[in-house]
Amino acid sequence: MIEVTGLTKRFKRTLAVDDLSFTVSPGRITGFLGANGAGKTTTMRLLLGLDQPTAGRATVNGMPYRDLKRPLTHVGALLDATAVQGGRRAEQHLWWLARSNGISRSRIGALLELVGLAPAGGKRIGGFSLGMKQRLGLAAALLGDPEVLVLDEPTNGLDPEGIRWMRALLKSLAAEGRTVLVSSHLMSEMAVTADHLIVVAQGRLLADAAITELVRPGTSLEDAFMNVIGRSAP
Ligand SMILES: Nc1ncnc2c1ncn2[C@@H]1O[C@H](COP(=O)(O)OP(=O)(O)OP(=O)(O)O)[C@@H](O)[C@H]1O
Repeated sequence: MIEVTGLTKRFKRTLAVDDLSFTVSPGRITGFLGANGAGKTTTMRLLLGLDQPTAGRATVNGMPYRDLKRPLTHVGALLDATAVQGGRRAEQHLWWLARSNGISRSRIGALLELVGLAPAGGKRIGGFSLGMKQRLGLAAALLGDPEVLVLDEPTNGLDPEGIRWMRALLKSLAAEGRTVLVSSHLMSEMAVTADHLIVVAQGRLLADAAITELVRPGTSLEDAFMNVIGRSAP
């Protein structure tokens, strides 16, 4: 479970996250939607202890990320799949992460298999396509078999078959009872992936509802999104 309470982040003159409160429950996929600059990545970074909030708090299973012992065993994150050392081989990268969190090396082979990178495990990451880096990022997020997953645009760079694969994997992870928070710009993808949506604009919460509540029969998620955004416009 993820809990965000009164979360606020100001960067000089930009209020990136503005008194945001929501809960992300286990057992379903929660889509995190918002236009460019709405504050999605900043919220995820605050949740993962990568930035300090100006006010408010964000917790994973009741604890701030920084207080979690062996954090990868509680929460797996994929923020920027390209932020990996290109000189490392995929297996080395995963082993480096696993070792720092007391995770057995034996998981690495199975995870590379799961994300479709088994043949590339011994190759340098620098030669990977963006889609391959996303797959590696997902393997890293799953290393510690965490209850909570925080994924920022995980389908970026994936081809149509890769997008379908990612959707099926996220659904199976949620069905196992995990908490899955996933941001995306792709409305059509969110419409068939998410069970619940959190919509933000200018750092503020606009909607926190089941997808069936937001998208009425005969309308699209894109219509619903534009409606919610439109209602919030000054
Ligand atoms: N380190 C930073 N310093 C200054 N401003 C920042 C910083 N990080 C984010 N911002 C600003 O905060 C606002 C929210 O940005 P954020 O990246 O969280 O939005 P987003 O919803 O993830 O956008 P996108 O969908 O384009 O990735 C933007 O106005 C952005 O320019």
